[in-house]
Amino acid sequence: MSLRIEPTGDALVLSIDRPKTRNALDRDLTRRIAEAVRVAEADPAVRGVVLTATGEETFVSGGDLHEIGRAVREQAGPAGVLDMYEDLAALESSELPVIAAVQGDVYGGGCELLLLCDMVIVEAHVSLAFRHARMGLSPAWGGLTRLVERVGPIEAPRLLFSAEKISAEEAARIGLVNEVVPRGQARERALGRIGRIADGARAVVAAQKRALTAVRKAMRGDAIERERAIFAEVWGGPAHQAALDAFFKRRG
Ligand SMILES: CCCC(=O)SCCNC(=O)CCNC(=O)[C@H](O)C(C)(C)COP(=O)(O)OP(=O)(O)OC[C@H]1O[C@@H](n2cnc3c(N)ncnc32)[C@H](O)[C@@H]1OP(=O)(O)O
Repeated sequence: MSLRIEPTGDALVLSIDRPKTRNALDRDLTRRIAEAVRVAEADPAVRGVVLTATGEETFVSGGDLHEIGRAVREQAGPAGVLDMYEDLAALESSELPVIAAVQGDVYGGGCELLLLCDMVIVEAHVSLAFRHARMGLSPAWGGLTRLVERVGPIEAPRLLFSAEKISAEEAARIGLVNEVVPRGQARERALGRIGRIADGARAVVAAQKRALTAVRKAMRGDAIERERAIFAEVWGGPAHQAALDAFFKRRG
């Protein structure tokens, strides 16, 4: 099972659990995430979702490079990866607050996943890297647009073009994450925040989430569609092919 689902206090805790791929996101996993969010919404006792992962080293290693490599080899085009966004977007559009509790390093599409959450709590040892450029890609799941929203037009190009790793502390300084907590404490902190949210009315938080969604939609215009068209443009190109070859060659 790639996603563990565990009701805890006022929250539904979703833990990504694909240790053999360092918690890479594949289509089955994104479907499970969307389905779990729907289950949480249908249960009046649930007041928020905590998204976390198992293991201490990696939160999410990005899109599943085995699945991506197969699609490139079979010349299937980028539709499979792009379609995963339909599922992942459930995190942002949900009427429940979603908090990411990040216990390990985050790569590529994993950073895009964080940006779909309402709040992000990271442990102090964690690093984050928008690895897309190193993989010959650009974000596919709205991560470029949301990165500009969160950190602004000065920092976004730096993170995207260089694919550099940044520390948890730097991520908080530039507004990419809300809070840095000591190792092992992200999940508890996220649950604490959901508990505090649960002191108020579910309907009011839901209304605020609807308002946030409307504001973002108005501000974004067609930015996400344009971002995804750029992803399709670079998909399967020479840089993408070379990065996949290098990844698989390293592993024999
Ligand atoms: C729109 C989506 C765009 C994207 O997300 S593109 C992907 C961006 N992500 C990356 O470039 C990260 C690729 N992975 C790595 O750099 C390293 O594996 C990583 C995460 C630092 C972990 O390093 P290590 O602890 O040394 O482990 P390792 O490299 O030996 O990997 C262990 C096993 O995990 C697998 N793995 C790691 N990242 C994966 C991925 N993204 N998709 C699918 N499988 C992945 C890797 O193949 C290996 O398994 P195996 O030994 O080959 O069976």
